[in-house]
Amino acid sequence: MTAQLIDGNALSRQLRTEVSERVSALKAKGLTPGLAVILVGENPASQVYVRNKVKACEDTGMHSVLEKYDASMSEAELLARVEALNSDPTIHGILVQLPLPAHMDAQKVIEAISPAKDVDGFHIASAGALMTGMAGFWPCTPYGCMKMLESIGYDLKGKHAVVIGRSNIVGKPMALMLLQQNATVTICHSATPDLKAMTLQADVIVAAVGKRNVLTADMVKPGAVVLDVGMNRNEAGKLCGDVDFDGVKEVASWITPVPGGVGPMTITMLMVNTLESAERALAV
Ligand SMILES: Nc1nc2c(c(=O)[nH]1)N[C@@H](CN(C=O)c1ccc(C(=O)N[C@@H](CCC(=O)O)C(=O)O)cc1)CN2
Repeated sequence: MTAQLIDGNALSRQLRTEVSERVSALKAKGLTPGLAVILVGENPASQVYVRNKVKACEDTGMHSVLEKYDASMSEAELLARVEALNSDPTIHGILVQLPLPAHMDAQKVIEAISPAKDVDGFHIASAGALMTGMAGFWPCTPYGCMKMLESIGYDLKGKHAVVIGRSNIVGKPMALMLLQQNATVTICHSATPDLKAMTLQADVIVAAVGKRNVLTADMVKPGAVVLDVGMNRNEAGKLCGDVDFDGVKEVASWITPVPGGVGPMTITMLMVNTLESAERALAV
């Protein structure tokens, strides 16, 4: 069996067209959704990601502000910028690009963002809303994974999903989203004694570790769906995920590529969250 690709670029194009239409409808009512993106420091990957976020705003008709600061910026200065954006009525979403320089406490900065504008879904209030099934913003990467499963008509009810990785921004929220759709969920991590024994039981595997070849063909049950959240470089400097794509695609039924899989969906779901924040602002 050769797996079918879940194409994150194609799905993103489709979803961004829908976002553009809803943005036009909001503009007709006098409201332009606005996103503020804050980048501190010179991390080359982060520079690409923030540029792509601003471009996605342009493409969907949203207003965006990109604030770039030197890595020497103090945490207090950053908190002051977040506070100013919290009370800016033209801004409906605020995101602080991660990672932040080591002298800053990233969670403290995230907690300074108003939950109503937390379009990254990283605030503790957003995490609580996800856990309890209340309205809030879902973190964009796992939200994108859920949209990818939806796009192939995959019914999670009664399925076993294995999430490899337990980060606050991907692994844990991913597990909660899968659980909300009635999957049986196992979270695996660096202290899991026998990862292969777990993944071989899985109908759906989400690899979100940040390490190449964490998942190889011998670890996958035939027909499983494999979502690769990893973003790594191989010895040749080529972008690759956490999954041994060439091997696993011969066993899985569906698989996401890297690049062109979950990555673009992260930015698409940011657009969706920003739009929804603006729609909520109009509703109150
Ligand atoms: N504030 C945030 N910081 C970070 C997040 C986040 O969601 N919010 N996630 C990651 C980085 N990230 C978004 O910011 C991100 C990573 C990768 C991609 C992407 O489109 N990747 C492409 C390849 C891009 C390339 O060529 O380098 C792909 O997979 O096709 C988008 C967003 C950490 N920080």
